Amino acid sequence: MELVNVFDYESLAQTSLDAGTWAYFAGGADDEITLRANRRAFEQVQLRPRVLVDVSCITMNTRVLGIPVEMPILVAPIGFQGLAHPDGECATASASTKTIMIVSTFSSRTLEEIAQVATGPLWFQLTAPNRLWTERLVQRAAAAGYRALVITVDAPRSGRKEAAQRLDFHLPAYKANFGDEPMGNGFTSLPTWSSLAWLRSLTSLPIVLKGILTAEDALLALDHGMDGIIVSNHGGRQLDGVPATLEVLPEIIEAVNGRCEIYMDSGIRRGTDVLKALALGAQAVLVGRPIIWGLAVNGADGVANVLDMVRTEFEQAMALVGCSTLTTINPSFVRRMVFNGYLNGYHRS
Ligand SMILES: Cc1cc2nc3c(=O)[nH]c(=O)nc-3n(C[C@H](O)[C@H](O)[C@H](O)COP(=O)(O)O)c2cc1C
Ligand SMILES: CCCCCCC(=O)C(=O)O
Repeated sequence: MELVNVFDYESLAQTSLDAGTWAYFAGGADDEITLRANRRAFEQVQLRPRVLVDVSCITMNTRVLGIPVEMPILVAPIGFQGLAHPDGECATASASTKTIMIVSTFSSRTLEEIAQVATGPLWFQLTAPNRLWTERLVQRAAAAGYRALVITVDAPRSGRKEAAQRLDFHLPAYKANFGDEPMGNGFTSLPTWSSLAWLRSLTSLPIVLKGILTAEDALLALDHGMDGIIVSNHGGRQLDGVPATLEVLPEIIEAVNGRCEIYMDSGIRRGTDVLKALALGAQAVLVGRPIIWGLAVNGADGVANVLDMVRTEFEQAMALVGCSTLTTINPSFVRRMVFNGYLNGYHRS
């Protein structure tokens, strides 16, 4: 069967992984309300195409924190990729040529091994058990050439994935980046607003907060000198019942008002999803689970193909909506669907 979109990869990935591993990758927290809301939000935003625009030459090259990328579609940090394919994050890094890959602290390969085979720029998603490990990992990431740090702020503890729990799935204890050192009592100093200044003092790398869902926290991120924000609900895997990211993106864009870069993830599956997120103000999006689907089905080639599918679909969406460059994408290209006669539009004509 020819694989024509990322959902085809999803179906095939499910058949190639054991049930517990699949449940871990696919699952959301609790009742999976937020997991479903992420997709529904994209379905409920419609496009407003403009016609007779010259779209013979489409370009989607851009810069993310000053780093040139060939598309505004980044690779989200996903831990334990070795569960999907023996090459794990090394395969993903070798396939992420046109864009930035964010490497999770919980990678199955060390951050150095991944950097050695990467074909594109890397950021490091940092979760450390204490200040000593924070310092070590920050130094190692900088030394290995990582270009930014991503601090995940929506996971002071892990969300409950009931499907995986029912199948008695347990994550591997061994975490490559921590070597053989015992983890002691686990995570004793998780980040708080007050520890960000200390983190900032450790490094000159840009710092991005991942998991912001409110204007209030976006403003706090600015107050704390953060360089970027990822509007994310962790793909519906942390607090169930929070809104879809597409729903909250406009309030965050409005509050931040251009003072730092804003990206979003959770539920991006189609090129039209990328277009909708950018129209509502995101500078770039991150793709999560589809990367795992590509990896599970066909290693590095699968990841490359998944990224290419989303990029090609986005290019098509730009052409059909009448945008030849990213800078021409704006809120006038989207509207919300009408419910019960009530139109809550983004576009005000
Ligand atoms: C299996 C899995 C593992 C993940 N591991 C991490 C992680 O280590 N660090 C992190 O910040 N986010 C992690 N995430 C969240 C992703 O970075 C991202 O926010 C989410 O997958 C985006 O939603 P999507 O899967 O619907 O695209 C993980 C997500 C999945 C599905
Ligand atoms: C101590 C284990 C943390 C797992 C982190 C992976 C993750 O974020 C996920 O959503 O799964």
